[in-house]
Order: sequence, then C-alpha cells, then structure tokens
Amino acid sequence: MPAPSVTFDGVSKRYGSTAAVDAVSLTIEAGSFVALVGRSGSGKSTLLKTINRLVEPSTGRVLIDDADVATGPAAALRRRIGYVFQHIGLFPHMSVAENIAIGPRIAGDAAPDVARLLDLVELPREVASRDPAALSGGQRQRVGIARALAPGAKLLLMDEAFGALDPLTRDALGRRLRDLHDELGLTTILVTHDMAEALLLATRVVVMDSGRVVADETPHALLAGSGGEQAQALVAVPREQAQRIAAL
Ligand SMILES: Nc1ncnc2c1ncn2[C@@H]1O[C@H](COP(=O)(O)OP(=O)(O)OP(=O)(O)O)[C@@H](O)[C@H]1O
Repeated sequence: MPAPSVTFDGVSKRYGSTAAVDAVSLTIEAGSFVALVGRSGSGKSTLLKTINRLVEPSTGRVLIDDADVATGPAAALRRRIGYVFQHIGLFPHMSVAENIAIGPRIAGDAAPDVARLLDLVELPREVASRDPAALSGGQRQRVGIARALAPGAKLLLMDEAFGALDPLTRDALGRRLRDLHDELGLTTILVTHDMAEALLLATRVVVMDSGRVVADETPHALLAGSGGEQAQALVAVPREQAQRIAAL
C-alpha cells in the first residue's frame, strides 16, 4: 500500500464565534513529512483531527488521495490512519503486546508481528509482556507509535506526541520517527510547538495563525528568510537561543 496524499479543500471549523480552522486549502503530497507549527490555539490540532474525523469540518472537505474522508464509517477510516497524541492512553490492564495488537484484533485482522514492531520503535522485545505502568514516558510513546503502525497504516498523525518528554528522549524519538517515515514510506503529519523540531524533521513546514495557513515552506527556505513575519518570528526563537548559548 503506497503512502497517501492528504488534501484540505476549503476546510473551516467554527466553535460558536471562534474559527478554530478558517478556510484552509492545502495539499500534503504522498510520502512527505509535514510539520504543523504555530502558537497555542492557532488551530493545528483541530486541522489534524479533521483528517481522522475526530473533528468534522463546518465547511469544506478533506481528501485522502482522491477519497473524501466523510464517505463511509469513521472506524474504517481510522484503521488506516496511525494517530499518536501526547498522553497516548495505553490500556493499563493489557500488556504492551496486547496494546500494540489491539487495532487489528478489534478489526478481526491477522495479529501483527509485535516483535518486529518493537524493533521498529527500538524497544527491547522483552517489554512485550510488561504492563504499560512499568514503562517510562518515552517508552510508552514508542509503544504508541508501534500501536499506530500495527494495522499497516501509511498515514501517521502525530499530535504533540513528544510534548511530555525530556529533551534527550524527545530528540532521540524524533530522529527515530524520521527514520521510520523514510524506511516505511509513510506520509507523516506532525503537530509541534517546537520550530527547531519542525525544521530538523520535516520536509515541509506549515505555519498556522488564527486558524489560517500563513506560511508553507521547506526548512531551507524558512532558514533563508522566507515565509513572512509570523514564520520568521518562530524561526528566530531557536536561532537566537543557539546564538545566546554560543556567546556564553
Ligand atoms: N472542542 C472545542 N470547543 C470549543 N473550542 C475549541 C474546541 N477545540 C478547539 N477549540 C478552540 O479552537 C482554537 C484552536 O484550537 P487548537 O487546539 O486546534 O489549537 P492548537 O494550535 O492545536 O493549540 P495548542 O498548540 O495549544 O494545542 C482555540 O481557540 C481553541 O480554544
């Protein structure tokens, strides 16, 4: 199964008088790694969730390849989409292996190769029999990624999935995610607050502000000064931090 493209076609989501997402039209090419960045409340998570229908747009359509996600049951759609969020919510009464296999089990599909999935996320195979409570936060997020990939999903949505991790673990897991993206030939969409993470991992960085897309650039173009004022304000943060550290 090849990685799919994702198209937002005039997508808006209103909550009362708030436009969480405001007329977004954007195509994410098959096989790309896109970071969605922007201030808190800019609409990143809401836009991401229109893909797997955790949020239904007020207007507009979302297409995976050429198919409208609104067609057919949401459960069938979600089985084809890996989704990892900050507090991943592993089932506490199930072992790591059972957690990883839950998607295919519910769907009545063949059991996934748990050992291979643990290898992919660089967890020792012996954690398969453990309870989630006996794992660190970083290990739990790795299990979350393994669970998201278990049904063979080629589209991976990551919503601040590394938000609660220490910087070293976050960096290691980010690199592993990028390698997995390349090895498995995925389309990956990563919501992050961290512009440095976006620049280092993504092939394309989409900047949101007040529900709108205000920049859509490659990391190189952003670093060369493209993307406008809001994008450059975000790029300035890690750049100035690096300069201040170098000057210590
Ligand atoms: N279920 C909801 N009901 C009402 N308002 C909502 C709901 N979900 C989101 N919003 C509002 O929509 C706007 C966008 O929220 P969203 O969570 O998409 O932003 P975000 O960029 O992902 O923020 P953060 O980085 O803090 O997670 C915010 O003003 C938020 O308060």
